[in-house]
Amino acid sequence: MDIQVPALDRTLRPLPTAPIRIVHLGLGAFHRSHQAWYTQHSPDAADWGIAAFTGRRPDAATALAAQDGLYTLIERSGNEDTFEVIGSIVEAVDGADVGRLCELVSAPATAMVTLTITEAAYGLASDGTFDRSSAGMAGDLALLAGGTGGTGTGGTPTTPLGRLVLALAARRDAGSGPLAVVSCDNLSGNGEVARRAVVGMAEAWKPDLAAWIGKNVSFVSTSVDRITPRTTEADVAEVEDRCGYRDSSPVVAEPFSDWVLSGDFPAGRPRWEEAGAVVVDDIEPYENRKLWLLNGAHSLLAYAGQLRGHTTVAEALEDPVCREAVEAFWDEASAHLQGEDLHIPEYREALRGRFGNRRIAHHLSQIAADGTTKLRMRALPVLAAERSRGRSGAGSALMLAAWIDYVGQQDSLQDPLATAIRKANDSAGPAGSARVAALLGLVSPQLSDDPEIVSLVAALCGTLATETTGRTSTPSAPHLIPGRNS
Ligand SMILES: NC(=O)c1ccc[n+]([C@@H]2O[C@H](COP(=O)([O-])OP(=O)(O)OC[C@H]3O[C@@H](n4cnc5c(N)ncnc54)[C@H](O)[C@@H]3O)[C@@H](O)[C@H]2O)c1
Ligand SMILES: O=P(O)(O)OC[C@@H](O)[C@@H](O)[C@H](O)[C@H](O)CO
Repeated sequence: MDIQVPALDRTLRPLPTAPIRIVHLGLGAFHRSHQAWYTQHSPDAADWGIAAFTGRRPDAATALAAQDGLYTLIERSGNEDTFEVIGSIVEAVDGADVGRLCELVSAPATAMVTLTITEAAYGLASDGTFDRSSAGMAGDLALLAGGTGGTGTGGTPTTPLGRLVLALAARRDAGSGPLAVVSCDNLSGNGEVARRAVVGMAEAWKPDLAAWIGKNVSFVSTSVDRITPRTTEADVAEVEDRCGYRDSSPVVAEPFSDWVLSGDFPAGRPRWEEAGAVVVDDIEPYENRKLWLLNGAHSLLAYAGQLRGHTTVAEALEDPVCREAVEAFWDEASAHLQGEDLHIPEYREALRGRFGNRRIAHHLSQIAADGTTKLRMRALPVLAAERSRGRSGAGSALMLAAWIDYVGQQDSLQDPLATAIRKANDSAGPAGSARVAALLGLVSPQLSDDPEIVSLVAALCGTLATETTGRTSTPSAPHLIPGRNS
């Protein structure tokens, strides 16, 4: 006989419903394991409710709204799971409801807008500037120019940036004063990137709005860290079994968590530092450590690992070829991470343990998405730094070579430049350096304009491939990492 378990909501778990003071764009897994967790664990949590908007689809908002915003955080270590109900999201909204977004952003009580909208959503050109002519941005600018504002009828923008700019216009019109925009995406200088994107959109639409944003909106930079894979059906079943209630939307994360912030909050913020966040003046060293060592290694494993037949980060790390490639990349990156309080050897050791957690099924295919944007921040800075010291940068170049081999094998790709990748793949033949140069140019002209880099990457292409028998080949170490720190 089936035993009916109750559904999770605020009747079953009467957590306080805090007043909305934070608006979030990008209601995905990571926001729920990270910023919502820090907010719940702040001593003033009762004053800080979050209204979170989805990006592309309403599904996550519909599911969460049915649970009054509550969900279970499954903290998954190497040997056990623990469970906590998070209640800081008090309203979950379909991102297409731009009218509600404008209403909330223009409310005087709202102190900040936080973002986890993915790297690709910031409209970055290959030189790191904001590209207002990219498809999404140009479309939204046309909608803003001809639109009807936040009424929900035709003309409302479809990208998170376009929606945010419209909502900021509503805040200005309401006279509700300054607020902070806090990017929590894995981008270097994410505050500055967000500023360029928001001001760039506003300038192209209404220059006076851009001027208002310049005076009233603070763009906070953050370095965010907590490995958060996609939730599976097995996770949903586990919560029902272990917690005795039904939760359609649990989220899984590792026990480790880190949040470094730098910038002003003119309308206030929760006391996140009392929940473990760190506020600094100079975020760059922390950001580089995280983006290069963690995310760089993730991207390397994503491409190298899949080429070698692996599915998850932990599986790939057990392959000596992948492991050695990661260590070689880390050696290169570490040479450019200075500062005693960065504790690089300890950080690397901790990463080996975090990546090796086999109970976290972090899929390489998820990490592999949007490669052109991510490699620009994960491979390029280390490669450039190595070459400026007269070394080859082969450890970072291997990440680019693995990406090139990977995109050559894929029928469909998630990348803002997917069409251009397909063209570069098709037009220039599979193995030649012309194809390598064309693909590198999509990551950055800085790479394709340097013939030495093109030949280095071309020479590394193919070195990680798996034999067609399904068994992995084991290239020798010198073959894998020519010129390592030489
Ligand atoms: N998952 C992690 O471990 C992790 C850790 C640190 C930082 N992050 C950052 O958070 C971001 C989101 O990660 P997640 O795990 O929550 O992903 P997710 O897929 O669970 O959620 C992403 C959210 O953003 C929306 N979105 C995605 N692309 C968009 C686009 N181009 N335009 C508009 N909306 C878009 C989605 O609809 C969804 O609401 C990452 O891209 C990364 O920058 C993630
Ligand atoms: O989330 P993305 O797509 O930026 O990158 C994939 C992973 O590298 C990333 O999610 C890490 O797991 C995360 O940054 C750990 O804090």
